[in-house]
Order: sequence, then structure tokens, then C-alpha cells
Amino acid sequence: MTVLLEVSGLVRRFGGLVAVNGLSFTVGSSEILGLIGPNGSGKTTALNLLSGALKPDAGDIRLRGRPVAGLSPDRIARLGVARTFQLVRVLPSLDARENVLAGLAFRADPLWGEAADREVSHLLQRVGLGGRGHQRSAELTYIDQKRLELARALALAPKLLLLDEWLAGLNPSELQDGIGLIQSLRREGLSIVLVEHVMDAIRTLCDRCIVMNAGSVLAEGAPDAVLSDPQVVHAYLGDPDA
Ligand SMILES: Nc1ncnc2c1ncn2[C@@H]1O[C@H](COP(=O)(O)OP(=O)(O)OP(=O)(O)O)[C@@H](O)[C@H]1O
Repeated sequence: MTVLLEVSGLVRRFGGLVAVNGLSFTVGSSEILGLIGPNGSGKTTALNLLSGALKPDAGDIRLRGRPVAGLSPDRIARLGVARTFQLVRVLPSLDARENVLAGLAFRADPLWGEAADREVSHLLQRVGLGGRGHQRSAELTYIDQKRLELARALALAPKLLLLDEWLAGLNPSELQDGIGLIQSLRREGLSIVLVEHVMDAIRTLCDRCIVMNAGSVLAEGAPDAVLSDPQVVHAYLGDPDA
């Protein structure tokens, strides 16, 4: 498998707190890597470092061998990294089409005019919002806002997609749809880093997962093995004698 993303020795501090403490991992092409761990273990900070929203204090991030640590978010986006946010961020006063158009402007080969219109329609269709382009995004339901945010991320034509709890808060049938959609993105060749608390989704989707605890990697491997690791169970449930 070709390595797309290589992270080594990543460190990020907030004052005296080391939120990410020597994190290292790789993601292959068309691989889904789960990034899991208890609240506050550093998952979102790790995604922020990968997407350029935060700069690392130390460590290296390489995308197809090219160093990208510390580059601005728009440079990293143009190099093929797109993300969604834990709290959905759509532009509420714009309609669905306009939200996706905004994403197209940030890709390495921006599209304009009719080509952009066609791509927007394709992306809305792709995430299950076909024919809904003129609906104001503030009026969309929660799941549809999540779909829209995904369409805007896909507008960058990314190689690597960072999903921050994209499946959180969905009902069981929406969850199945969401899992199916992520699987289809992988079949199309995308690599995905999935920060997720929904363990069924981790088991179904991930080739490998990494468990973070207090900023470091506690365990790494196939989801079933990792989730039954006593250290991992302990990190999630805490020490019953404490
Ligand atoms: N901007 C910030 N300033 C100060 N501390 C921060 C900041 N962002 C995160 N932290 C701290 O860094 C640690 C890691 O937070 P992070 O949000 O990365 O964890 P997480 O694993 O994503 O948690 P959750 O599952 O709750 O989203 C936490 O202790 C958090 O309080």
C-alpha cells in the first residue's frame, strides 16, 4: 500500500498542557484510519495540526513525502487535505449550492462557470442532497447540514479527508446511510482519518485504528483487537478503584 500521510513525533502544547505528545502514524492510500480515545485525549488537536488550523511545536507531517507541517490551512487544502468539523460549520445565510461553490474556490484547480455548476450538482447528488441546491443551509436538518459540509469538503477534490465526529448525533438509519457514504468514498480512492466515538462505525469502517490517551498513542491495530485491549478499556472506563 502506498503511504499518503506520514506523521512523526508531533507535539502541540497549550501553555503547560501537552495536548499532542509525540504522535506518529501513517495513512495509506484508500485506507480508513480511526482516531479514537477518551474526551480530551488530543484527537481534534491532531486533526487541527493536520489541516493547518494549528501549528505543531515539534514533529513532521508529510503528504506524499512533501513536508506540510505548519503550512497555512488553504495551502494544505490545495495540496489535497479536506475536513469537516465537530460542530457543523455551514454558511447559514447561503444556499446549499453556494456553500459547495465556496469549497470549489479552494481547490488546486479551481472551477468556474458551467463546469463549477456541474460539479456542484454532482457533489450535492453524491452526498444525498440532489435537487436541494436552492435550499438555504440554515433550513436544512442536522444530517443534511452534515451532508452539505461533506460536499463542501469534497469540492476540494481531496486525497485525504479528515472527518471529526461526522457520524455523531445521527439516528440509526441515518448512521447506516452515513457509513455507506464513507465506504463509497473510500472505494473511489480517498484516504480518510476518522475521529469518532460511534464504535460500531469504527468497527465497520476502519482498516486500522489508533487509540490516543493524554496526547499519546496508547494502542494501534485492527479495530476488534484494539477495542478489546484491556489498556484501552481501562482508558475509556477509568479505574474502578480510583
Ligand atoms: N485552544 C486550546 N487552548 C487550550 N487548551 C486546549 C485547546 N484546544 C484543546 N485544548 C486542550 O487540549 C486537550 C486535548 O483536546 P482535544 O479537543 O484535542 O481532545 P479530543 O480528544 O478531541 O476530545 P473530545 O473527544 O472531547 O473532542 C484537552 O485537555 C483540551 O482542553
